[in-house]
Amino acid sequence: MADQSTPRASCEGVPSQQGRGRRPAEGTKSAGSVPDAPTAAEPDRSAPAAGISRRRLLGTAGATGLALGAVGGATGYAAAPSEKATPLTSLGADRAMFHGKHQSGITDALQSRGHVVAFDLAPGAGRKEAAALLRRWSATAERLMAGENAPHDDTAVARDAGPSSLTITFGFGHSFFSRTGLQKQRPSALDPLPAFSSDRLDASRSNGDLWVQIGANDALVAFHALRAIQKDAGSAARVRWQMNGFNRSPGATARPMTARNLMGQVDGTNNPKPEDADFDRRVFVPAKGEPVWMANGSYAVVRRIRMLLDDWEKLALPAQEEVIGRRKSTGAPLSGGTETTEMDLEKAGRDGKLVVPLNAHARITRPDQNGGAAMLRRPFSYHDGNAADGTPDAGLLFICWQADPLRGFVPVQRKLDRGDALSQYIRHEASGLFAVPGGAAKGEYVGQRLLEG
Ligand SMILES: C=CC1=C(C)c2cc3[nH]c(cc4nc(cc5[nH]c(cc1n2)c(C)c5CCC(=O)O)C(CCC(=O)O)=C4C)c(C)c3C=C
Ligand SMILES: [Fe+2]
Repeated sequence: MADQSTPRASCEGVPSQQGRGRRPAEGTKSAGSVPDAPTAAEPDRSAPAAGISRRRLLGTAGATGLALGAVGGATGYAAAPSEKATPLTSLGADRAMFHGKHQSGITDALQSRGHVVAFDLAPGAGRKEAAALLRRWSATAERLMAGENAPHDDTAVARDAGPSSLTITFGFGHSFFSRTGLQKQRPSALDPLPAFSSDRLDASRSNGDLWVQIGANDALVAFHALRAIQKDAGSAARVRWQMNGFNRSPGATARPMTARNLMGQVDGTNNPKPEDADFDRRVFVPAKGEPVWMANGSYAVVRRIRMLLDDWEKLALPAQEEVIGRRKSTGAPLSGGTETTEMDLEKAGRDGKLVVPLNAHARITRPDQNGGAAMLRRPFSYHDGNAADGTPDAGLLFICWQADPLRGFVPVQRKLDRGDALSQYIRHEASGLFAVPGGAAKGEYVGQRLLEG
């Protein structure tokens, strides 16, 4: 899996953007590019005025930091008009692009903060209102991802921060199409997922007409985007469910490393890589694929998977490692080597037993054990306090991306349902399947080809 630990990971050595390209925000770095930032003589404490971009205000932020550092003052005002602002760190300046072949938030490096939220169209709202909403959402996403204010009534929550690798991704659920009279445009890939015997799904926290995934490397930037998206919904749609997640912060590890989940396992090692010959075919609907409006899009399966951590943490380390088939310390297969060494499925120990058990999670999820089925996993961990019984309400917001769920998530989950050693330590509590169209071209909004096609 790609580097998940450093801000640099957002720009280099990670799944590429398939034409999207990622680069630092323009004009965010210093007062030199922000000639008219407020000064000590004119402190700007007000919320950003309409039309003044947050990028412009970033110069103020830098200058503020410099003043505090230099004089240890309590005011936080820039020391002198001539002083240069301190540049944003690369973490704040990192920027994902809104326009591109694919939407952002699919192949980008994991961010440290995430929100996933589903909306239902309001009674009486149809295609016209949905089109207007997607237009509003796209305008907001484009601005916020560039580090600018929301188009209307900006809350100032992200003020002083750069784009921080913010991504905002939009999808359509099965029910969207009947609500908008677009049944003929509904892809068969959106047919409801089959029921699995281990499912313990809460319908009120599953599915939804519309789905938005927000990720950023700053919690305030992510929350700011969430509020803007929710406010944009206005009277057209209301929140059905919302879940909040996190990953390790960029720079927390001494070198770039694969993420860990709340069970402590290295999680993400064997994700498909963009350099794999079949990466695009596995993850994205082809440019000439069906339906036409889903060209370059992808399907997101979202599962809220509770981890039964009290039970898991009672397991001794060797038993934990046999559940997955990999070492907890390094993520290396139990058959030997390092994290990236190919797993030897045939290797037996002195006792003659397979070192990677037949029901080990990392054995039975492999594409070669599932007729080639593969998906790009891009999860967030979650922790929502404790349940009534005192156990942690914590686990994985498992989000996986594929060109077709019937050749990705479904066969693998069927296999897991039949006998995964991990299954007694987890519980699937909510589920969603969403069609995520390709990226919007300049001047277009996400989903325009569906809503105006
Ligand atoms: C249906 C798909 C999958 C679900 C649901 C799932 C849940 C889940 N997984 C872990 C932890 C790990 N998974 C690992 C590998 C792995 N898991 C899946 C699929 C699902 N996991 C796949 C396709 C793979 C890769 C298989 C391969 O090609 O080798 C690993 C090993 C490291 C890695 O490759 O990422 C861990 C660890 C948890 C905790 C979990 C539910 C909470
Ligand atoms: Fe897994």
